[in-house]
Amino acid sequence: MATHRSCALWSYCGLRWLRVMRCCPFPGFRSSWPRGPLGVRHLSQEKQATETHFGFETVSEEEKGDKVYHVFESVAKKYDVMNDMMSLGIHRIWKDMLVWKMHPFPGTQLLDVAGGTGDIAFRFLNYVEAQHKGKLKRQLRAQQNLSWEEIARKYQNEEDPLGSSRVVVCDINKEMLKVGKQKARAQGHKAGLAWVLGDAEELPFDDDKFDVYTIAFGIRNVTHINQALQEAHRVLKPGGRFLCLEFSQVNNPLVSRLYDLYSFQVIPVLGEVIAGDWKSYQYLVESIRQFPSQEEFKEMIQDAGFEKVTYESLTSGIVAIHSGFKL
Ligand SMILES: COc1cc(O)cc(C/C=C(\C)CC/C=C(\C)CC/C=C(\C)CC/C=C(\C)CC/C=C(\C)CC/C=C(\C)CC/C=C(\C)CC/C=C(\C)CC/C=C(\C)CCC=C(C)C)c1O
Ligand SMILES: C[S@@+](CC[C@H](N)C(=O)[O-])C[C@H]1O[C@@H](n2cnc3c(N)ncnc32)[C@H](O)[C@@H]1O
Repeated sequence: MATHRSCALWSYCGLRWLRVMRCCPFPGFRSSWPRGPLGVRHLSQEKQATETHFGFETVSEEEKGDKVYHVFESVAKKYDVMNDMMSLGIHRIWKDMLVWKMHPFPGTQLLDVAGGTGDIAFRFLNYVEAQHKGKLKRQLRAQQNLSWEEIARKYQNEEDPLGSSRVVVCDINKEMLKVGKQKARAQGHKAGLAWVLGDAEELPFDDDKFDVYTIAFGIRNVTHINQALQEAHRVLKPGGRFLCLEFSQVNNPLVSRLYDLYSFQVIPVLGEVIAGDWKSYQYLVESIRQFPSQEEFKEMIQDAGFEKVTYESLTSGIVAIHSGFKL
């Protein structure tokens, strides 16, 4: 009994000491210590507790996932209004350009990963619907001597205005998907759209399933970008296309100065005023600075097995669209 008590006492003292050391003012000492649930260093955890970035903060990989989840849970309701305010609507043009670049064909099966509140999916649906209508019009124009009844019947028989195109929005965050579903109802999107809760690093889909994989402003938030790229490659059909819209590296020194000023001095303030959330918007601007440059990201996409990898910088490189094919 006495032995047990003294062992417990020694363990307690050990734990206290380790906790005190965790509060040590030398940052290098603290951050290099992998911690268990009690804040105690476990040698066996050294491998598991790999560190990564959450903005400019160094955190464990596990912590990063939780923090990213919390950011988007917190901003979900104000997400769309914030994007319009912060970018003065420019994000809409960037998203349009992604879908124009995709130029989907009738029947395209799209997977939009980190699809959030559905901006890419809705653009895709509008695009394929407009394409399909245009095609029908051209067909009718080409046919001579059609009666009014025949024309009306052609329109009425159009059971699938999407020409069998479909989009699956996949996101890890329930709150973002919830807002997305409400937007879909408000915009009248019903057919051809599915919402799936899932992680970009471990997609809940079979191999070779989709024609196009998109990820817009999402990959920057993923803990293991390489793993997400490999998953993109896996779920695409041979011949399928990977398209990524993401913040990138500004290539004009003057724009770069103004951009930095705007990002660090204005964005978090807007985040606080509009969404009551300074920290999430500080994370946004910091995470942008941590993301690889156009060339570095191109290499990562190639390393995941994609071919014919190209990119296009938009707005002086504030964002870039990367494209690759699974051949
Ligand atoms: C939590 O995580 C997130 C939360 C989100 O809501 C969104 C995301 C993901 C992001 C998107 C879906 C995209 C939409 C969001 C953004 C574009 C916000 C991020 C924006 C930036 C990091 C900066 C880039 C901003 C723009 C391109 C918008 C254009 C802005 C202006 C023209 C400046 C507006 C000027 C004022 C408001 C006046 C006050 C400004 C100052 C006192 C600072 C000084 C600044 C200037 C004099 C001008 C600033 C100039 C530039 C920014 C350069 C722009 C250059 C060109 C347009 C060529 C998410 O992950
Ligand atoms: C900035 S939003 C982009 C939303 C949308 N694509 C757009 O362009 O507006 C980033 C999204 O990535 C999602 N996300 C973050 N990590 C993810 C992961 N590992 N797997 C899937 N989605 C993730 C977030 O939940 C959030 O909805």
